[in-house]
Amino acid sequence: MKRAKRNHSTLDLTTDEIISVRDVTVQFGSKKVLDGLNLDIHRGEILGFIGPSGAGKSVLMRTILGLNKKVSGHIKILGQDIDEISDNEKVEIDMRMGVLFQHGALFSALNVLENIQVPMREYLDLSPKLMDELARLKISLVGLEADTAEKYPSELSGGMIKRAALARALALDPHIVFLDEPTSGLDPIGAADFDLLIEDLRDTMGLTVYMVTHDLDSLYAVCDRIAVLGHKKVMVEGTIEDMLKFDDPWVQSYFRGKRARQIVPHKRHPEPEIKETAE
Ligand SMILES: Nc1ncnc2c1ncn2[C@@H]1O[C@H](COP(=O)(O)OP(=O)(O)OP(=O)(O)O)[C@@H](O)[C@H]1O
Repeated sequence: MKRAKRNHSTLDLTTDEIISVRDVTVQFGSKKVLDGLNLDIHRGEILGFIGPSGAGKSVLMRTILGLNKKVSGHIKILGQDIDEISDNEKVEIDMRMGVLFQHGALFSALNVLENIQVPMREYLDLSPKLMDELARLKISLVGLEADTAEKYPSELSGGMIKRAALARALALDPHIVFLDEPTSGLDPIGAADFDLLIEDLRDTMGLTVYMVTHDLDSLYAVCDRIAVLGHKKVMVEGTIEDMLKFDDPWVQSYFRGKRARQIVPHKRHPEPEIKETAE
């Protein structure tokens, strides 16, 4: 079991800058995926992270989580440079970050209750009764019926799997959650409900949310800020209005393309349409 000695913490739990990525380069063999990338994630925001397929969105997320090595640059989480922290601080940082991987990634041999308890068993020393109570609280927090606790992943719908995986990501009451395409595979109503759940959790728990997404509806519905990955860097960040003004073929195609026109309110498109470009 990994346990942090919380009384020696040097993390800045009140900082506004939850994550700061500076000049980060990531390379696999001779292939550079990220090159001098900068990004800040602020407390309490829902950041939508977008970019063309294969641009490196998951690589950046995995690098922040410490699952990929970077060639150079610095990443600070809660004020601490992740290359300069002790093992104890590393455990503490891991506990502050919840992750929802793209396909839910629940353990198929464990029921929902047991899945949610995996991080609790790994990081906390709690009685089985308390773990059961906490896991059931998380199940209710993400809007699942109480009897979902005893169900196995194969018995759940896609939307329920996402919610159960979110409950597991929230098991340790993290400061930030990373969501990798949370609405992919959900029908439009399920996706909209999931967006609302994320917003609700941010408002009630003060969560910071880093959401990798392709879903324009999510960007409009819940994201406070958008960052676009392109040319191995964050090429633009800001509001939807900032995106609409940004002169890049992919960004323009994404925000003003056919799909965008179906969901974007007319008043958000004061300028004339521009010709679409291939993604
Ligand atoms: N462990 C790895 N080893 C080698 N190459 C990798 C590794 N992980 C990612 N890549 C490469 O890095 C590039 C970026 O991949 P990544 O999965 O981050 O893209 P993405 O922007 O998340 O794409 P998508 O939107 O399709 O999920 C791809 O070319 C991928 O093949």
